[in-house]
Amino acid sequence: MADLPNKARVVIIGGGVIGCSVAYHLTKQGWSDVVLLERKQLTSGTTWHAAGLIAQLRATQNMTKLAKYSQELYGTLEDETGVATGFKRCGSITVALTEERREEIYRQAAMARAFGVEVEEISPAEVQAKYEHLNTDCVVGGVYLPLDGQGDPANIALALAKGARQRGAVVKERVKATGVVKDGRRITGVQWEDETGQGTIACDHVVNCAGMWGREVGQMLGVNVPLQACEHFYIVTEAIEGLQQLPVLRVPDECAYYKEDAGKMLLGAFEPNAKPWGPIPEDFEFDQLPEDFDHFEPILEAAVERLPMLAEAGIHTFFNGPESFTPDDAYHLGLAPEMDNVWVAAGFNSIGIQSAGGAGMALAQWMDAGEKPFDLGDVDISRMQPFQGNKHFLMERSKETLGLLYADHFPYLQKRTARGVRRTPFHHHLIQHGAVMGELSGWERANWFARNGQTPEYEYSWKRQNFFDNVRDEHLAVRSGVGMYDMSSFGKIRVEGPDAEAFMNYVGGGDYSCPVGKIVYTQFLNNRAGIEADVTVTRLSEVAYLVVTPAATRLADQTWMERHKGEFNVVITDVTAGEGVLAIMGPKSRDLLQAVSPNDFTNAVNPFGTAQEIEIGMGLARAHRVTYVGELGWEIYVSADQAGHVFEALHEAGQDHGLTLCGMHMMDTCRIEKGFRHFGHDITCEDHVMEAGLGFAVKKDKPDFIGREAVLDKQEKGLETRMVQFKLTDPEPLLYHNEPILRDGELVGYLSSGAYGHALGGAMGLGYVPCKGEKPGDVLASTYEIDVMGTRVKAEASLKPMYDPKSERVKV
Ligand SMILES: NCCCC(=O)O
Repeated sequence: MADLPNKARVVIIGGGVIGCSVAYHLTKQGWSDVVLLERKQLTSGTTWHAAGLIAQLRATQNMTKLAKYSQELYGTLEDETGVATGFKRCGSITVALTEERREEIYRQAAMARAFGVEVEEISPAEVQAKYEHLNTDCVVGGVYLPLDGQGDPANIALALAKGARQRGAVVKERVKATGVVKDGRRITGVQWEDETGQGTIACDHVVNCAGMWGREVGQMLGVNVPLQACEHFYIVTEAIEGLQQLPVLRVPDECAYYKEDAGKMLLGAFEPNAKPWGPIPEDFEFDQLPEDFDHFEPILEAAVERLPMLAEAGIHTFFNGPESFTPDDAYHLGLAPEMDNVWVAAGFNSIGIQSAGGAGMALAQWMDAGEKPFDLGDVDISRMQPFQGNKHFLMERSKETLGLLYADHFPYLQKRTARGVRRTPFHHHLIQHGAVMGELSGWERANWFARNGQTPEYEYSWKRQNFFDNVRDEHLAVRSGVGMYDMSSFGKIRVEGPDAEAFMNYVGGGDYSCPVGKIVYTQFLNNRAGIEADVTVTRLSEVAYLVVTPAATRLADQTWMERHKGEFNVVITDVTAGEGVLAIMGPKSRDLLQAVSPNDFTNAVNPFGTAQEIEIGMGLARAHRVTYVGELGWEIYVSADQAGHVFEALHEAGQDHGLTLCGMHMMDTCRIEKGFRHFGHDITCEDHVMEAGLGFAVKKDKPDFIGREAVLDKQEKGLETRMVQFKLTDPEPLLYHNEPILRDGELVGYLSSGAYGHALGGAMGLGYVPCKGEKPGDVLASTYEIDVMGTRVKAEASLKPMYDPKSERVKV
């Protein structure tokens, strides 16, 4: 019988680099009774054939922090464990072959500096000097990261496993997890079998690190882990003299990366049309997939031009191995929403080695403390929607996600595959009027409207895109007339029961002991008063509330409430699809509503922050007087069956009121002028609600709510950082987010969001500025610049919204 304990604090399923890293880091947290089960041999799924590139720069600050951590850990792992990891800091170069790509990588370089990553923008000549074998035809620029590196993937995993064993973990090969014992939302035991027998390990936690088996292991554990294996191709040449000192090279415009590999050259591809693969055979172990030369040939042809030495060096290995890809190209980490003790670290989209160290560290800290150590929203498994586990969806989407790694990452880039799964009740009406759709969490959303004769499609660029003027017109229509846009994708969660009021007062920072019909803008806080959710809560009755959340966080927010329900007698239900929502916004919105409804929309009956049941057209709806664009306006909630009719009634009446159909991009440009925060960018679980400038939404004298102590503490001790709104003084440059903020010439932070303020006439952003020990006004006594692609652009700064600072327009 396998030598396994009957009980462990945690059972980790999967012995690739991720499982080994989780075991390593849990033991570092002092967890000794850690068991890792690997069905075959450690690393035998994907890890063994990974390329082992170790980059530090990722798309957000925290993802960069994790990648940097991996790089630093791998630099010390050999000394700690005695296992040679092959890690070397050889640096990396990414080259641009187009002006668009140059803008992308130079913007990334500016961002890297804000995130503390050493980086140099280099000219084609400097690229050539650092990589003499490269044919620099068409190269228009490059970036060099001297501390990037590479390592031996299998040995990094084995070193992590050894480190875990040295601190008491049991790491067992050839033992398969076959089932679980469940008690409600918890798993109490993992069943296993090996060639000698079977058994059960009682446990407090389970971690799914099963890599490309993650979805199926997730099903066994009762959790949704959307990922799909795809074929990843590379070749390795015969040995070539003098490669040892070369940096890693990425030529994303040719879908290619190059690295020295034991004296040979490895060329790998991220092609735009990938090949999903499966089902995975039961006996898969250190296996590879059949060659597909036709598929790889275009990459190879370009590569031979780019690196002529490849033509001389014969190909030693043509490799095709499976790697797992997720629907949004970000990996899955964290506590699965469906269960209270099932954790996930899987779906690493071909960046498993560079991510493993940081992901293992973050997950171990999260498991140990019971709360996220910092914002992990980019990868938190709770961002996934239930439908995204659908196999057909995953097969379709993964054809695209592999190639997205090296695609141009233009602002507002939309996925082209697996679209149309979630449509609002207004979908066909919007398309009929020229809507150009984007996708979020599966929802098709009108992002902007094409004009008559204009092709309703994105033309991507880092400069003004083809919709810039469309969005400007939509924006100005909302500022001066009336606009209508579809908000149906926003999550709607009904909280009801005898304890609904008490529960809401505990889980949220606002005051929910309010009259029926009142709307409360509020946050759910964690114990550090960081913001877990940014929601609008409407009291529907004495015992029922409607919580409206961003589309992407409905599941996370509902899960947060479920997990804090305790003994409160409430039922929490997702009712998102039951109602369509049309936002009618702008100074003429009242006139338009009055034209289609007999109800009274004046301040006397329906003041700002209240909802009323209304008749509209020939139907019924609920009018919520709130705004995310900073104007007089209403959100009209209408049951799905009557939604089409209400759209038609409003649209027809709107012709006499200059109604403009608008999209989500307009919502973003308007909200940034008004300084409204965007969850996930401006406000996250690591941003204190007071520092985010949202202290006004917290009822501090409530006796008991999550985060209360941390709110009172901050009130007493003062802010260390505060949210500032910026507007570039030059109307030309554009801001997207992550651009560095310079205060009196010093780098102090970066923009958490950015968009164009069409009414104020310039690009605008929000960002945190350190202010410890300063008076509020001191922050504004400085001069500010924003680094846009290496150029410092002067910016005005404000603590109050630059647009309508006293909110007079919303309350008229
Ligand atoms: N597994 C290949 C990683 C590709 C990259 O880091 O660019």
